[in-house]
Amino acid sequence: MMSVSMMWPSASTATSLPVKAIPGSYGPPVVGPLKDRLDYFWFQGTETFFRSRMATYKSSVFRTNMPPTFPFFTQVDPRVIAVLDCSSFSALFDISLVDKRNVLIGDFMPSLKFTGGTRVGVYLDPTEPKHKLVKNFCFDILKRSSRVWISEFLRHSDLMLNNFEKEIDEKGSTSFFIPMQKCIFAFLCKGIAGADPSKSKEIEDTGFALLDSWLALQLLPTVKTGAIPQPLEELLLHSFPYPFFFVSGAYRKLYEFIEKEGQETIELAESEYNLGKEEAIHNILFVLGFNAYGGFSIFFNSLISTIGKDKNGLRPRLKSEVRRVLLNGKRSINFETVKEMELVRSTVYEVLRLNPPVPLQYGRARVDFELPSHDSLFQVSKGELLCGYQPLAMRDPMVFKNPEEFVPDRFAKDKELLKYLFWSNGPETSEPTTGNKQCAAKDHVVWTSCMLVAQIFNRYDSFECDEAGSSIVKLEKAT
Ligand code: HEM
Repeated sequence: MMSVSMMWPSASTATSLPVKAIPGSYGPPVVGPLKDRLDYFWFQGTETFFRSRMATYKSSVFRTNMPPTFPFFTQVDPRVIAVLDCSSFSALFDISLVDKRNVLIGDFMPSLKFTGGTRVGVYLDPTEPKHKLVKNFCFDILKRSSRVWISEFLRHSDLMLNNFEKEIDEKGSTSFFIPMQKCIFAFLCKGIAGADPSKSKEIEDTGFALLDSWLALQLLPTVKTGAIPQPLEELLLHSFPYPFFFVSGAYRKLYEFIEKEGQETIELAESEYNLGKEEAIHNILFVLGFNAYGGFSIFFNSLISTIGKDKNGLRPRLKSEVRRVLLNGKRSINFETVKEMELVRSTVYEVLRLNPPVPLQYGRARVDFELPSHDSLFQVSKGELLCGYQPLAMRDPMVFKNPEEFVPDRFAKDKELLKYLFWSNGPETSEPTTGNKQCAAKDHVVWTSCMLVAQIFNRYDSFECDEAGSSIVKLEKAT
């Protein structure tokens, strides 16, 4: 029996907490998982699903089922222990307690065909020797590409903003999601794979959409799309895994593009990290397409719309900080200059807190252990699957004051809170290593997001989104 060494409550106080049975139930076979699935996607929606059970059981730790389930996911065990406060959530970062093998999106794992038969790094546990090779390869890519990363980001975000201006001039507003995805795809191809998308007209024009379809097919059983009426979504999108076959052509095109244009990066993987050519390309594509492109697509969307919709005077404050640090255009935007922008950085952290781009994290108990929430200890047995829902853990009222409120300077005022910011699958104060599963690009994500904010306020005196947060309605050039 082991006990979690936690930051909250401290290890010494945790041992004095009462040990309780984990509340909640999985219900009868088939019916219980199906009911929970329908609640999750349809009758309640994700947030109410977790909140209502937390209220019913008066506990931030409880048992429930998670989709996908019945009828064609017979190999998937939907039973999990939900962990929804900062304390119990932290157990997911303790690799001595949880095994991260194949649990990226729960007990369900998309077919290996989506990655050419390779179990890519994100599905590997740190105890597997290959995890170390792949993660070090990723660190190396990021280190080598840091200058290109910045220049490519600035070049493509400039192009994107030019297009926004044109469209607003012509139509009065511009919906930004697709152009933003194109920008993210283009700069990541160079930044991660060293591959120039402009070398292939087809990839340049449609590469981002090829990735979208490949991502969607893997994730469909676990996410609500809202694209079709819910009864149909339950029948057609959540009842069976989609075969790779539908996107094999798209994936092949991306594979061939990386094989041809990303040769230097592939050679690095082969010579320094002992990876075979094929597994190198599948790993590069996964990091590029799933981790980086997927993560930024979600996060930049939240960032632009949150700032663009703000009604509490945030934008003028951001603008004045950006202009002050950049000495009104005499200094350029890069990782060093954005590090000096406290409010920009705190705003990025706060948007990450309220909208963690990867909302669910899983880990399978390696051993029996006692899991502490703020007020109790729970006995977890080896083999049970913990499921952390970040949006609730990041609004833990025992840690964050006014947890539901968007407070842009929250982290500038209280830097201690950074140890409870978990978007990267670890505290913001920890570093990703080969011994943990924290996002390899933790700092790159924060600095790149700060660069986006700096770009906007360096270029524009005024910037505004519509109420829905999906379109930009105002961009007035800096005078
Ligand atoms: C906004 C963008 C991003 C977000 C929100 C994000 C988030 C995450 C999260 C939550 C995990 C842990 C997944 C789990 O095991 O449960 C993760 C892992 C990982 N991320 Fe990121 N990520 C982002 C961008 C990137 C980028 C740009 C790269 C690389 C260039 C990257 C590389 C990785 C890798 C390699 C792992 C696996 C770490 C391991 O196996 O130890 N991520 N990321």
